[in-house]
Amino acid sequence: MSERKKVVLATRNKGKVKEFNSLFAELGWEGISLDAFEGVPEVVEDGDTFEANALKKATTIATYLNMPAVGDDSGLEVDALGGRPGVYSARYAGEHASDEQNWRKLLDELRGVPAQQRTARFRCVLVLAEPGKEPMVAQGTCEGVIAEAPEGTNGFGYDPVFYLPDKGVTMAQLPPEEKNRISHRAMAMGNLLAAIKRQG
Ligand SMILES: O=c1nc[nH]c2c1ncn2[C@H]1C[C@H](O)[C@@H](COP(=O)(O)OP(=O)(O)OP(=O)(O)O)O1
Ligand SMILES: [Mg+2]
Repeated sequence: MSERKKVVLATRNKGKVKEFNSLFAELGWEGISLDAFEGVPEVVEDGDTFEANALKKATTIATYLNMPAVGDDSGLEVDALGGRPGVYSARYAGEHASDEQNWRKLLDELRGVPAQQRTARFRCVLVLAEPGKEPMVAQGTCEGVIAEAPEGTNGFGYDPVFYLPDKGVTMAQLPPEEKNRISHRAMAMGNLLAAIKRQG
């Protein structure tokens, strides 16, 4: 019987952890929560890019635990806002803002902006860091439109206000397994796997 590859999920976001557990299961990886360990250092997200922050999350945890770790830095880029909130998505409405505070602020900022100008994308950068190896970086995006009002209760973050024109629903109205087929995180995971296979 082959051992499943154990990879620490270098995130404190429970929504991400759930999604990774499904995405990892498809690869035959075993995702291990940070909660399984004590004394894990806080990672200060002071990078200017998703990649810088994802690298810092993954390498800090992989080094501390001496185990493979995946870091995820992700967020929402809104075209009418010149790409904001971007890397600041989690802190958009303030340092310890809730998901709801963040998407409410977004709806406020976009009030009066017509549908054609409400285009946006989720972006996710993933880094797999393994002790003694070069970190591997992959990214994925998912295109959508910012809704006028929230719909749905699945997922996390900005999902209730992220409308998918092709599907006619918001990300928060999709069943989790469907989000996991189309999301920026799923795309990044696929790209990470492809990079790993190329490297052999
Ligand atoms: O699939 C998603 N569906 C909805 N919203 C999402 C998604 N993916 C990222 N987002 C939003 C949530 C948060 O406002 C920001 C991520 O911030 P980000 O720093 O990467 O994550 P976090 O602080 O929640 O957890 P951690 O840094 O421990 O991984 O983008
Ligand atoms: Mg964060």
